[in-house]
Amino acid sequence: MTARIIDGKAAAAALRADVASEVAKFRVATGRVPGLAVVLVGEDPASAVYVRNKGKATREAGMLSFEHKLPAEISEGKLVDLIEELNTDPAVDGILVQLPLPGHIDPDQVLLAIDPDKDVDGFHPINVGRLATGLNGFVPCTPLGCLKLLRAELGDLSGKEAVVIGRSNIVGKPMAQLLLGDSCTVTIAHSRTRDLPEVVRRADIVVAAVGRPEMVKGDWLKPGAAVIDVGINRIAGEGGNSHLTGDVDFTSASAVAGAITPVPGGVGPMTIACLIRNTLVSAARRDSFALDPAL
Ligand SMILES: Nc1nc(=O)c2c([nH]1)NC[C@@H]1CN(c3ccc(C(=O)N[C@@H](CCC(=O)O)C(=O)O)cc3)C=[N+]21
Repeated sequence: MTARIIDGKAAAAALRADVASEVAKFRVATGRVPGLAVVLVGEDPASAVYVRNKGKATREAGMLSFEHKLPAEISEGKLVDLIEELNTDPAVDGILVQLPLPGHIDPDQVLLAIDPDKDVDGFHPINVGRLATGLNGFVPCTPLGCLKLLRAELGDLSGKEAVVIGRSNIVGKPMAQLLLGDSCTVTIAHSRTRDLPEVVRRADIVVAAVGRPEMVKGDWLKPGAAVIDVGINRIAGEGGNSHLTGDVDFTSASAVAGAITPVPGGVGPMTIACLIRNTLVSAARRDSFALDPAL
């Protein structure tokens, strides 16, 4: 058996095109353009690349991108002051503070400062609570992208056995909530889970978000399972080269799975597409503009 490759790049391009066409309608109806503010603290080169890609996607969708680059030494208080300015700025519909932050800044205090109704990352505890209780809020972009890929691949998810490997606040926990919302039977596995291969073997849907390169092997999978690989691990090679690999051993897994996301070109591009989608959703809510519910 050879798995179908889930083309996250193509799905992301399609979602971005749908967002762009809704942005054009929003603009005609309201006379304004949605805006996303991205805050980057410090000089981490990987973070700088992500922030650049987010800005590019935002502009390509016809929205405004406001980039705030702050020195690594900035105090927590000054960062919170900037967030409070963005909270009251009418041109800003979405605020994203790129993580991780430097060690002297408490990320929880920073996330709490963001207006929950501009929190397009969905990391504020209010939005975590909204997701858990089924209220309308913002859903974190990576798990939302995974859900969209799974629905496109499998259709109705109801009754499926889903195993999420990883319990982070930004991927594992919200992913489990979303799958539960689609009526899956959900297991969250983690570093203390006993006999992980046996747990994974019962899954129709596997979402790997642990940050361990190629940990999930083909012989852990139920034949035909849908495998979503959230891992982005940069592996150093010879001569200063490096390559990206996921949390799933793609070679062995693609021989057993029914469908699988590659790395790169799987979940990563969907994360950015969902970020601009959430920004448009925020703008639409703020201006009572009716969006295409399929978005
Ligand atoms: N507040 C906050 N929100 C985030 O959403 C957030 C963050 N902080 N910090 C960092 C992580 C990482 N992240 C990625 C987005 C796109 C790709 C992506 O497009 N990846 C490409 C490959 C990119 C490459 O070649 O390095 C792919 O998988 O095909 C990856 C990773 C968002 N993050």
